[in-house]
Amino acid sequence: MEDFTMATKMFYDKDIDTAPLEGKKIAVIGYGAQGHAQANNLRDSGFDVIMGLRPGKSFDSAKKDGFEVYSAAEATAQADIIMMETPDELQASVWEKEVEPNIKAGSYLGFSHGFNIVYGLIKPNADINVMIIAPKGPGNIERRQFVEGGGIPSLYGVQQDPTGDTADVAKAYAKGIGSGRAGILETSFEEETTEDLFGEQAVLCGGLTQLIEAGFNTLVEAGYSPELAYFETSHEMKMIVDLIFEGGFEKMRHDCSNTCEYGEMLNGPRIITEESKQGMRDVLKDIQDGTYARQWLAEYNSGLKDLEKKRTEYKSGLYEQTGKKVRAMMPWISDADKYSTAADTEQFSVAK
Ligand SMILES: NC(=O)C1=CN([C@@H]2O[C@H](COP(=O)(O)OP(=O)(O)OC[C@H]3O[C@@H](n4cnc5c(N)ncnc54)[C@H](OP(=O)(O)O)[C@@H]3O)[C@@H](O)[C@H]2O)C=CC1
Ligand SMILES: CC[C@](O)(C(C)=O)C(=O)O
Repeated sequence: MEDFTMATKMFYDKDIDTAPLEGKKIAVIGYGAQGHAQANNLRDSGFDVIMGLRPGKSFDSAKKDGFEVYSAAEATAQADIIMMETPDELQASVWEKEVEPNIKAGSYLGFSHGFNIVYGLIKPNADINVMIIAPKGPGNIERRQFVEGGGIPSLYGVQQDPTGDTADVAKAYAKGIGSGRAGILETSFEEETTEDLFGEQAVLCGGLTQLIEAGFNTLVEAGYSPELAYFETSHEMKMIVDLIFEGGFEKMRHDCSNTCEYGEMLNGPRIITEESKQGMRDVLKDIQDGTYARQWLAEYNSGLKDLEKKRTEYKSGLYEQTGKKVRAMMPWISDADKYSTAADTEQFSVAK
């Protein structure tokens, strides 16, 4: 076999000492997708975790899960490591009002995405260590895989290092959330922010949903039933992606028919054309030069009207409605996984 050496050094559990986290109190600010997964994984790994939350749903749920819960200000004042797990668009205000006035010199301020540092919305004092630990996957899967004995990869990086040991703390934290079981690699805030925004917009979420919906609509507009179109373009997508996840394109191609393999190689490039690739390059440029960050902050500051309109349009569209109907008939997917709101559970659940 050809000698293949990875360009980037990967760290695994065996390479990382968790001593830099021992004796330190970790305040996780936010108990949503990432805060919930990270706080629970760290606690199960034996670390001292407290929560910083505002009164409401997350506050109640963290209390129910047995955490000591404080306001973000109180948690910051007690902690050595403060992990910012509120939504990106709220972090600057939480920082300004609660974290910055209470953070001690020499503390470690952590992020799971570099948006606020890279675009200059949060500017910590030079006496604060600033690090990123960016899990490469959704929080609920991060927690699920950890409980099952697995883990999802993480990137780590350092922006400010007045105490000289921030990289060791960041790697130990990444191990604590389970990423040493899958791979931990070094990055910078700038690199993480760019590749993460690009991945979610061009490929993982933006590219994928457009691909699925365009395929669904093509079949429906040609007279095929929405249920058939949903199974073909969406339900089966998970199985194909699972094969790629486990064994690459090679396994997917091995497990699919030769008829499929010839057709996908012949006709796939008719779908992702030079024009689509130019679209990807344009998206990347908008992220790199700050255009997307300005668009997102303007949208947030004007009350999220455009986002809410798009959410409503997608939710009421034929694709989503068809998916909800057919998934309702699959009792082996739990209601908690199938429905994101109580209203949907009421409307679609057949298990009531
Ligand atoms: N979603 C994911 O899996 C991934 C996210 N990231 C990054 O992780 C970070 C967190 O995102 P995500 O987990 O999606 O966020 P969520 O929207 O899922 O959760 C946000 C949490 O912050 C809490 N919160 C909001 N405002 C405050 C406040 N003023 N004080 C205290 N807590 C507050 C919310 O509580 P409440 O119930 O009160 O609203 C909620 O618990 C972001 O930087 C994101 O880019 C990185 C990788 C993957
Ligand atoms: C793919 C979306 C993501 O980047 C993620 C789950 O990793 C996010 O920001 O939510």
